[in-house]
Amino acid sequence: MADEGEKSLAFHEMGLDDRLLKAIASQGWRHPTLIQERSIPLALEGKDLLARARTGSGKTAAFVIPIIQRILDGKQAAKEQAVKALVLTPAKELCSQAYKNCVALSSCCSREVRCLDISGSADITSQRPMLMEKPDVVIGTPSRVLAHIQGGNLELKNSLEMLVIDEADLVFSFGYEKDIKTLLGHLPKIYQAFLMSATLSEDVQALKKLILHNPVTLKLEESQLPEADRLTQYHIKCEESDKFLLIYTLLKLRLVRGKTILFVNSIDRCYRLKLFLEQFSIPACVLNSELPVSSRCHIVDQFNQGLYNLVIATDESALDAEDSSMKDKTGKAKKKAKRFKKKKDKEYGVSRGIDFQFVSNVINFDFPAQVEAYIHRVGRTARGDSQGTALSLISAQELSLLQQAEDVLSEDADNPVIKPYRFKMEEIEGFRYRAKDALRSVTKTSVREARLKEIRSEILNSEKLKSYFEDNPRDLQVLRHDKALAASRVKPHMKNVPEYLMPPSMKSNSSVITKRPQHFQGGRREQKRHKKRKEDPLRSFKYRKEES
Ligand SMILES: Nc1ncnc2c1ncn2[C@@H]1O[C@H](COP(=O)(O)OP(=O)(O)OP(=O)(O)O)[C@@H](O)[C@H]1O
Repeated sequence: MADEGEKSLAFHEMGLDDRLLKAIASQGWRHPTLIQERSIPLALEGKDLLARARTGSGKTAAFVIPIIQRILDGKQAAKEQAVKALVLTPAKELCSQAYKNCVALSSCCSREVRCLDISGSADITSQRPMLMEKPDVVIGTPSRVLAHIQGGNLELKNSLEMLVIDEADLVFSFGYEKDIKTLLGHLPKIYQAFLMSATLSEDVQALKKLILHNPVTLKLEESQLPEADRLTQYHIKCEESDKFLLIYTLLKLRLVRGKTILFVNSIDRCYRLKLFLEQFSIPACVLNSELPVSSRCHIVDQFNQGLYNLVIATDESALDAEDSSMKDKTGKAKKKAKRFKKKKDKEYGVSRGIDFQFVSNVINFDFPAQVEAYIHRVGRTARGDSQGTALSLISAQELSLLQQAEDVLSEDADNPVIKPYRFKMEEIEGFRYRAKDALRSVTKTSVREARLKEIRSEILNSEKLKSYFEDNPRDLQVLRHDKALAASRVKPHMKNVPEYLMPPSMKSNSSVITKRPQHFQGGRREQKRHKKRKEDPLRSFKYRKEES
C-alpha cells in the first residue's frame, strides 16, 4: 500500500489479464503490497529489477504476477512450447513455496501457464520427462538447474525470457556462486532479470553486477519488521533453567495461543524441548535440516493447513553453530559428529523466506546469535497484512544479544521495540516441581534416541511410503509429524492443570484449561480468529470459554 497522500495502484489498474486478476482475488488479496505495487508495473515494462523489501512483504507474488502476465501475453504469438522463465532460490523449501505461488496465481489459466519445481529429492533422470514437456516456468536451486542443463534435460539458450533470483542475499552464502556463474553461460544474451532480497548485502551487489542490466533499484524505505500495530515484540528475562518452566506454563495456561513457532539454536535442543513438552501432552513437530526435504515441506504444508499448532524449529544459523561446535571435537566424538553432519541439508531454510501462514506467535526459546536471524525468525509472523506477536526468552548470557537487536531495531533508545513482557514468575512457582521432574527425564541419551528415531521414521515416511502417497494423496493428511517420541514417558496426569496450581489471577477461568486445547483448529478458522483478534494474546490474561 502506498505512502499516505499518494494514490495507491490497485491490481486491476495494472493492466493484468482477467484470469490473473481472478486468481489474485481468490487468494483474498484486496490490494497489492507496497513492493508489488512498485515492482509489477516496472516488470511489465520489461525493466530489470533489484527489489529490497522486508521479510513477509509479498515479494514472491511481486515477481510471479509479471511472469504469468508476460507468458500469457506471449502465448498467442508463440510458435512452440518453451521454458520462458527460470526462478532460482537457495533452498528447496523456498522452491516449493515459489512453485505453490505460481500454481495458485495461474490457477485460472493453468493450461496456458505450466510450472515445474525441480528442487525436490527425486533423482535427475526421473525429472527428465517432465522437463522435456518444456514447462513455461522452471523453479529450482542453482545446482539442480545446472545439473539438468549439463545433463541435456534443460535448454534455455534459445527460449529463456525471464530470470528471477529470490532470496538473493543467501545465494552466495549457501555456496552457489560457482553454479550461478556457470549457469549464466547457458542463458541467452538478452533476458529480463529480477533479484529479490530482504537485504542489500555485498553478495547482492555482486549478483547485481553479474545478472542485471541497467536495473531499477527498488529499496523500500520501511522498517525491517512490521510496525507495532501489526507486530508486538516482547522479551522475558529469566534464568536459563527457567525457560522450560516458562514455556510449559505459557503453553499450558494458554497465555500463548494460536499457531506458534518455537525457535531453538540447535537440533538437540529441538528434541529436548519436544520430549519435555510431550510429557505434558503438548504435541509439537520438529523442523530441522536433518529431516528429509519431503517431510519438511509436508510439515510446513500441514502447519499451514492448521493440522498443528506448534512447531519447534532450528534455523539456518543452527547449522553453522553445530558445525563450528563439531570442529572443536576430537577422535570418536568427531566421527560421531560427522555422521550427523552428513545428514544435514545445506539447502535448508526455515527462518528465511518460508511462508508459514497465519502464525500468531514466534517464540525465541533461544535468542539467535545474529540480529539478522532475529529479523528473519520474527518475520515468520505478521506476514502479508496479518498481525502477530514475538516473544524472546532471555537468559543472562543472551542479554547482550538482545541489546544488539534493540540497537538495530529501535529508533529511540528510550522506547525499546522489544518490550518487557510483564509476567509474574511467582504465580507459576507451583509448576516448578513438575517442570523439573519432566526435564530430569530428558537425558542426553533420550535426546539422541529421539533424534535417531525421528530421522528413521521420517526417512521411512518420505522414501518407502512415497509411491503409496503419490497414488493416495488424501492419506497424506493422516501422516502426522507431531506424535510423541517417547510415548512411554508421557504422563497422562500431567496433561491437566489441577486447581491448586492455577495462578490466583486465573482461577475463575480454570475450567477452560483442562479442556481440549486450541492446538487443532483449522487454518481458515484460525485465520478468521486471527483477523478478529484485536487484543494481543500475550498481553491479556483473559480467557474465552471454548466451544465444545
Ligand atoms: N497483496 C497481498 N495482500 C495480502 N497478503 C499478501 C499479498 N501478497 C502476498 N501476501 C501474503 O503475504 C505472505 C508473505 O508473502 P511472501 O512469502 O511472498 O513474502 P516475502 O516478502 O517473500 O517474505 P520473505 O522475505 O520472508 O520470503 C504470504 O502469506 C502471502 O500469501
